[in-house]
Amino acid sequence: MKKEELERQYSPSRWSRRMSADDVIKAHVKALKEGTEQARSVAQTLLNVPYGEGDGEKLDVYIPNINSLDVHLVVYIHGGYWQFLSKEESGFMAVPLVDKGVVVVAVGYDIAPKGNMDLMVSQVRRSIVSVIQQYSHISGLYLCGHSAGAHLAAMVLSTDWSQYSITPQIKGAFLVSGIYDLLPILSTYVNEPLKMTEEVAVRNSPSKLVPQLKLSSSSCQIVVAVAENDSPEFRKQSEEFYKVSTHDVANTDHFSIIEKLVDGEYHLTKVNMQTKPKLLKMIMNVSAFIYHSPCLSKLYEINILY
Ligand SMILES: N[C@@H](CC(=O)c1ccccc1NC=O)C(=O)O
Repeated sequence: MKKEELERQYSPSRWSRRMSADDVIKAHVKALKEGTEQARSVAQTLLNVPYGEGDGEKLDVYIPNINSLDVHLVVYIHGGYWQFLSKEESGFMAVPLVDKGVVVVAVGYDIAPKGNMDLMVSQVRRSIVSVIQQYSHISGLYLCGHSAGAHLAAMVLSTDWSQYSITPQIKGAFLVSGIYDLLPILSTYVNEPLKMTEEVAVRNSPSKLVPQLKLSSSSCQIVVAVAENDSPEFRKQSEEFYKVSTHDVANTDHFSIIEKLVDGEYHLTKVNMQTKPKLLKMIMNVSAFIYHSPCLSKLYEINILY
């Protein structure tokens, strides 16, 4: 593929059918900011909790007002091509979740040019270890990532934990519009601030780490979702990562796919919170929602235990 076409394929904003490229990014950032403000007003928060020594190694915790013995926790890893966005606008997911008694953690990491790919992957891995150490009483840990955040979440699932102090048990992961093979972006504008070499791209590509993923995350339920109006390259990234495809619904793009997922009115009201494990149910309900919804398009669902 020519460089120009490859760059178009890896420009999600140019594939939205709702608005122009510039407008869809502006609207996306606005939706994330407003959602995060709302989350901070409805939940108790612990902001800027360190999970490491570095300045950027901090996370925000959104805590439900209701007390429960059976607490589930979702870690959200934001997207933005490893060079945009931050945890400051990544608490939006907490709006419907804290309402159901679920703790939400928005992880910060050092985006490029400050951070590089190896550092970002190491940071999100360490953030998970830290969350488990601080919240040892939780009954289930779940991961959700969008875009570059889905890549980072997939790297967490593919970790050889023998080099860490603990082995996290992640019950479920929801990977939305992710990139799982970094090689195609090496020659594009996306790599300008990242400055990845081929070697760096290979060792940080979940598509090259599937054996480790199977070893480390055999009991994790993984749901991979991609927007109908993601580019063919983005859709291929999801398809090839799991080689399992289901069917098409309609009407999302790279940005609305995650914006709509946090709308509690849509799916989380249907959650039967009496059933355990709560969040696994919830993630399954979200996937059921995607499956039937006119909003989301294509869902790939696998359980790597199979
Ligand atoms: N150049 C990219 C920019 C992009 O993807 C993006 C920009 C700002 C905030 C988030 C983004 N992407 C995913 O979360 C695009 O064309 O969409």
